[in-house]
Parts: sequence; C-alpha cells; structure tokens
Amino acid sequence: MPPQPPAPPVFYSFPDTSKLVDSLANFVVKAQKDAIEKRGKFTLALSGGSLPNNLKGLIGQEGVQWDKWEIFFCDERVVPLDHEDSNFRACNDAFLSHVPIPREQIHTIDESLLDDLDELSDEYEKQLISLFAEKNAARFPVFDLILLGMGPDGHTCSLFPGHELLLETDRWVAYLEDSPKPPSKRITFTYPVINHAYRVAFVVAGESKQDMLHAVLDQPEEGLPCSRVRPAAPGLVFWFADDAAAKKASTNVACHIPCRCSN
Ligand SMILES: O=C(O)[C@H](O)[C@@H](O)[C@H](O)[C@H](O)COP(=O)(O)O
Repeated sequence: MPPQPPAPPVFYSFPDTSKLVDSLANFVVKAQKDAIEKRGKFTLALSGGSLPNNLKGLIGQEGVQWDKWEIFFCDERVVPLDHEDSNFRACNDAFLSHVPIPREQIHTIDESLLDDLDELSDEYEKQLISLFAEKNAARFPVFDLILLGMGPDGHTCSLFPGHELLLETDRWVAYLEDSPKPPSKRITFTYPVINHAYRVAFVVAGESKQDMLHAVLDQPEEGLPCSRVRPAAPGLVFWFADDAAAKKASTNVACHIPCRCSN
C-alpha cells in the first residue's frame, strides 16, 4: 500500500485551563493504556514552557502504571538539572516528583557534558538509541506520545523559524547555541523524531497565542515550525487549546470549534 498522507489535526478547545488540564490528563492516561497493551511500555516526551504545569492533572490519576513509563525531554536547556531554566526541573516540580515513577526511567541530559554541546546531544541521542533501537527496526524512534508547546513565534521544541535545524534529516537530537528564546544553548529533538511518533499533542493557552495558532493551522504553506509537525500515518496530531487561544483558529481540523470534547 502506498504511504498515506498525514491525517488532519484533531482539535479540542476548553472554556478554561482546569478543564483543559483534566482532559489532557485523561488523554495521556488513555495513550498510556493503549501503548502498554500493544507494546508493554509507555514512551513519552515532554516540553518546557507552560506545559509542565498543565500536566498537574496526572497527579493522583487512577489507572497509571508509572513503572512502565519512559520519559524523555523534547528539548532541554543546557543548564544543570536543578537550575530554574531546566525543563527537567520544571516537569519534576510540577508533577514528576509527585508520582511514583522510577528516576532511572526519566531520561535527563548528562550534566558532566554541559561544556560540550556536541557530546551532550550525542549522549542524549545514545540514550534514545538504547531504549528504541533494539526492538524497533525503524530508522527513528517511535514515541507513543510527544507533548509540545507553541511559542509566540510559532516555534516548538527548540526548533525556531528560519533556523537551519528545521532541515535536519539525519540526527535524532541536535544542539543550538543561538536560541532566540533564552537560554541560548539548548538541545532538541529533530523533525524525524517528532514526525515518527504515534501521537503528538500541542497544548496552548491564552489570548496571546490566538494569531499564531490561526497562522499555524490555516497557513501551513508558511512553514512555521509548529506547522511542520505532521507525523506520518498512522501518527496523529492533537491540539489542546483554551477558548482564548482558539478564538481565531480554523475549522479546517477534524474536531471543529466550538468543541467540548470530554476526553
Ligand atoms: O524549552 C522550551 O522553551 C520549550 O520546550 C518550548 O518549545 C516551549 O514549549 C514553547 O516555547 C512554548 O512555551 P509556552 O507554552 O511557555 O509559551
């Protein structure tokens, strides 16, 4: 069978953040159940920014098999893990430290390599390879779920508009020293990793995201970093937005606005 085109995004919008947080937690737990049933574990990648706080709904959730989770970071700032800019720290403070996930299943950067970005990104890529490569014949890791944010300029992970890393086709993890969003030194998943996932979900909230969300969904030809997230079939993209962010967004999505999905 010829390769199928990517499916249109599935769009959910919610009247307020607490409903979004509850629904996102349910969605993650469903993705986890599905992954464990089919593959015996749940591989999840997390972003920084506002996302960690939107995952607090996972604390105390029933039906979570934390011992089956393997967590990576879609991008990470090149700082010690206890630094206030660390994406690991943000996720740890928001929810990871409140749930019984074994620490060795949370895959963080090697702090001894902070002075050598090439080595640092290479080592993180090796952590991915050791988890994914043996059982997976695919050329790239296939995450069960990747959770992303959308920056005000349409960036996601540490993939910024106009940056040469948008064109990376080989490496799984790359580094940059010129991030327009501080801090400037970061490592990031590349599109081949993001676009091989079973599910990718963006989480966006607030009026300040209205125009960019409209541009990302309705002007994909602009090639904004978020618009380039198009996992190959059977992969799916989901958007979890609050009504403030969703106001100008397109109806050119699988679940139209106004949508009050309860999942
Ligand atoms: O490390 C980072 O900076 C993030 O991973 C980044 O990609 C973030 O998700 C977006 O900038 C959105 O951030 P907000 O949700 O805070 O706008």
